[in-house]
Amino acid sequence: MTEPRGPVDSSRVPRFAGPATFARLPRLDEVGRADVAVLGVPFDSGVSYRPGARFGPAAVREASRLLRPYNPGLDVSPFAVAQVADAGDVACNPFDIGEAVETVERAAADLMAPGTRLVVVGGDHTIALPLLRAAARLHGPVALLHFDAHLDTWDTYFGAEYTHGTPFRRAVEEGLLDTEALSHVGTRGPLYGKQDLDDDRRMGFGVVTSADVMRRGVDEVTAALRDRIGDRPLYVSVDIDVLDPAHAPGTGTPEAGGLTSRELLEILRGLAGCRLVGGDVVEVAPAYDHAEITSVAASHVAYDLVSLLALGAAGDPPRERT
Ligand SMILES: N=C(N)NCCCC(=O)O
Ligand SMILES: [Zn+2]
Ligand SMILES: [Zn+2]
Repeated sequence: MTEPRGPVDSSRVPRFAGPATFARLPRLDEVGRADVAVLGVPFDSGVSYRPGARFGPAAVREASRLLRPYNPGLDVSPFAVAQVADAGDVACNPFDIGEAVETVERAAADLMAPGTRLVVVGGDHTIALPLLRAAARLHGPVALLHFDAHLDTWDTYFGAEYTHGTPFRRAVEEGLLDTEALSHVGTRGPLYGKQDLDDDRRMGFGVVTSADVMRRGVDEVTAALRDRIGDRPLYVSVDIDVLDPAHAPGTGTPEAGGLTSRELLEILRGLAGCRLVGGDVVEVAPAYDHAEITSVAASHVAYDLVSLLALGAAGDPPRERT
C-alpha cells in the first residue's frame, strides 16, 4: 500500500498561496482513490429565508487553509492514516430542486461506491436528503445525529416537498433512517406550533436542546447520544446554525441562544469509536459572515468529521484496490 498523499507543505508554500482545496489536500483526480473525500455542494435553492449557502463550499475551502495535519482533539493525523482528497463540487441545477436532489444522490453514490466515505460541505440543508439516500443504499437505515437550531422535519413550504426545512421528514418517510437512533442536538427558537414537536417525536427523534447542552454539559450529553447510537452505522449532519449567531453569523436562518463552537467540536470528538459512515456541514452563507467566523468554524467541523472517518478507515481491514 502506498503512503497517502497529504496536503501542500505549509513550510515550503505559504498557506495563503495557490488554489484552495479543502485543507490544501490533493484533488481526488490527482490521487485516483480516497478513503475519505470532501465534496462541495454549492446549492441553496431550498432556503426559506436568507440565500447564499451556494457560496459555502468555496468559503469553507478558503477558511480551511489554516488547518494543520495533526488533530490533538482526536490524537490522529488524519491525512497520514488515510488518503483524504478534495472531490470538488457537484454541479447541480439551481433552477430545479428535484433535479438537483437527484444529481447530488447520484454524485454521492458514485463517489461512495469504491468505499470512499464523504464529508459534504453545503449548500443548504436540502442536500442531506440525497446524501442520506446514498448512505442508506450502502449501509441500510442509518442512525442520525442532527446538529441544528431547527428540527427540519417540517412537511412542506409553499407546497414544496424538498426544502431545507424538510429533509429529515422525507428521510423518515423513505425509510432511510433507523428510527430507534435519531437525535437532534442544539434545538431552540420559536416553532410554528407545539404540533411540530409532537410530529417530530412521532417520527422517532429525541431532542437535546441547546439549553440541555448548557445545563447537563458536554460529557453527559455525549454519553447519552452514544448510548442511543450504539454500534449502528451513523450519519452526522451539522447545520452550522446550531452555533450561536456569535459563533456563526454567516447563515440563512439564525436563532439566538446557540451552542459555542467549543461545545460542538467537543461533542463531535466524543464520537470517536462510533461507526461513522458519513457527514455534512451545511448552511454556511458567507455574505452574512464577518472575518470568516462561520467558515472557520465550519472548516473545523469538517476537519473533525474527516478525522473521525480517517480513524475509522485506519481501523478497517485493508480493501482490494481496483
Ligand atoms: N436552516 C434550516 N435548515 N432550516 C430552517 C428552516 C426554518 C424555517 O424556515 O422556518
Ligand atoms: Zn438550521
Ligand atoms: Zn437545518
